[in-house]
Amino acid sequence: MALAVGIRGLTRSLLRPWVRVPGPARGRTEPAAGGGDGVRCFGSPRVLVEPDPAAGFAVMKMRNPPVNSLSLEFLTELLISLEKLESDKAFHAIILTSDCPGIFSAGLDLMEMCGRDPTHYAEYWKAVQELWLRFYLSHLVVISAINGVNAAGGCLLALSCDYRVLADNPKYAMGLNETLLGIIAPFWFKDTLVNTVGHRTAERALQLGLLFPPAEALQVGMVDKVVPEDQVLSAARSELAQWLAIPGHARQLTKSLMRKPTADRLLKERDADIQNFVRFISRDAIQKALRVYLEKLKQKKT
Ligand SMILES: CCCCCC/C=C\CC(=O)SCCNC(=O)CCNC(=O)[C@H](O)C(C)(C)COP(=O)(O)OP(=O)(O)OC[C@H]1O[C@@H](n2cnc3c(N)ncnc32)[C@H](O)[C@@H]1OP(=O)(O)O
Repeated sequence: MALAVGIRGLTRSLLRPWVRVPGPARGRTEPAAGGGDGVRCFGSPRVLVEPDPAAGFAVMKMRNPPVNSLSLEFLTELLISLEKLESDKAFHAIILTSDCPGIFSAGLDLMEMCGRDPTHYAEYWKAVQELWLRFYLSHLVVISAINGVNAAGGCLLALSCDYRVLADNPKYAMGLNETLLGIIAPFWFKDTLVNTVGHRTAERALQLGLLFPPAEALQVGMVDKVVPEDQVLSAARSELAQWLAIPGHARQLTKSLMRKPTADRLLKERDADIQNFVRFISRDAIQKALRVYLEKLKQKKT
């Protein structure tokens, strides 16, 4: 099994860096996220980046319609955008949000985990690990402006940020609901949740596959702030000011001190974790459970 698939190699083969942004943003200058003028948006087909270098941050908008499911291509594009911002000294922070109305992210792409071969599962899981590691340990301040429902892998992405603002809409529930699909959140999903909400809340939430509506998400500490829907981005921007006022090296080293032990657990067992995923997801019973779940999603429309 090819476990050595490098995300960087994958990245190069999938995309030439900074392809022009398709759709509404293509080729025109938009107001930058922080209100500055004349700064060109960049990105890739599924990730739109609105930079405000003068203010030191960029808004990263996920746009993989209909539900921002984390496909291999989308994961790769998110990683490229993060890498680009991290390597530019003008940027100290990112606000991560969604461009898909009502959806932050439906989590991992079930089509990547259904009916594929072990090599694909290994490649996909390595990309999922990479996304978590890179966001969780990023030296940038990362704030998520959660403007929609946010399940499983999407919730993990938000939990990897430094601060979470959630739009106050009862439909915008978030959580690690893996057990509802008959699958199990891996130890590093669990650790990330425990680090955010504490052991007891995480234990109950994980076993029951709970998706918390905004008031409850705030109450258990899954998010830091709940604001009216039209204020999610401005609230994230206001919060950013406090984070950016702290000397960068002190904040970064403190972040690393807090998070490295959790990340190191995965780094030490990365290949074993991939093999475990491949074995688990390849089981007939798991494949059947995922197909049934997908079918239910489709049937709810009829
Ligand atoms: C040892 C290791 C074990 C494995 C560990 C795996 C860890 C993490 C797992 C995950 O992240 S699994 C994904 C979990 N996600 C969910 O349960 C959310 C599922 N989706 C929904 O509940 C709804 O789609 C929504 C997000 C609430 C949006 O509802 P809406 O009514 O707006 O849209 P839908 O009609 O339901 O969906 C549109 C379209 O998208 C397809 N789709 C939805 N979610 C996914 C997904 N996660 N992956 C792939 N495709 C998805 C859905 O089937 C519809 O398709 P079509 O019918 O239009 O073809």
